[in-house]
Amino acid sequence: MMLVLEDVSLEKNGKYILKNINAKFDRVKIYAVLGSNGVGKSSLAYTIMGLEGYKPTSGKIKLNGEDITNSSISERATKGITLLWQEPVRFQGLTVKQYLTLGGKLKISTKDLEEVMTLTGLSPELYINRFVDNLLSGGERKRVELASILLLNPKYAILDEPDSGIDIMSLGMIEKIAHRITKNGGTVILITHREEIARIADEAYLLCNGTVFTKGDPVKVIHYYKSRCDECMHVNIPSIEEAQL
Ligand SMILES: Nc1ncnc2c1ncn2[C@@H]1O[C@H](COP(=O)(O)OP(=O)(O)OP(=O)(O)O)[C@@H](O)[C@H]1O
Repeated sequence: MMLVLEDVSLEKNGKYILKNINAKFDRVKIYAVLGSNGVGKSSLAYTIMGLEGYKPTSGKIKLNGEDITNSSISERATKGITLLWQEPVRFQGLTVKQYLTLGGKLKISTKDLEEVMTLTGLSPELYINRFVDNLLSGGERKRVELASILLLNPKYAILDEPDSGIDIMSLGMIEKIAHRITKNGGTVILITHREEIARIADEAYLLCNGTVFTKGDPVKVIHYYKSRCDECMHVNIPSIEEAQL
């Protein structure tokens, strides 16, 4: 059971956003996709999820051997791929409970619902009947989105900057969320520019200028990222030999 990217490139207006990305995401593992601003992390997430405008220009995406490169977002979602957006969407007219249970369609016990809400920092008492609308802050909506992903028990959860906009989203909380997903048989892909978050992963990919610059043990990848990428700004792209860990 795995999600594989084979030589995936994405070109926009004659510029490569992603170039020859090769990656393998095994089931029940935590991965980090690390990189500075603008290296293509979110674009990679959108490409895996199949968003409009993010169909690979070349290369293939395969899920358990099946080519899903041309599958729609909903087909991918049905197969268990989910994405936590960097900027959560605004929903009107639903309470947190209605939103998280898909209007009652998702059969979950109150205990599970409350457990997941607590895990994502939403006190059930305070939030269960609140409306998911403009009165919730960006950080609160993000927590609701995270809770909704957890309740779907995804096979692949791509979490794009799970901590952005959430000041008190502690590392411990992200770790617990990731482990709950793997405990239920899912794989987590953590998109981040924070080394502390990448440290949670079993394996890390470092992106630079739209390519996988290096991958492997998070500690080694983070070391490389810390020592070089902060100052990189993609002008001074290091040579491949330097990245040999
Ligand atoms: N739809 C698009 N059309 C044109 N350029 C795009 C598009 N999407 C992304 N880009 C460009 O691709 C590059 C990578 O963007 P992306 O958002 O994937 O980076 P990122 O690593 O997620 O950055 P950050 O950490 O700042 O969120 C940027 O230069 C961005 O402007």
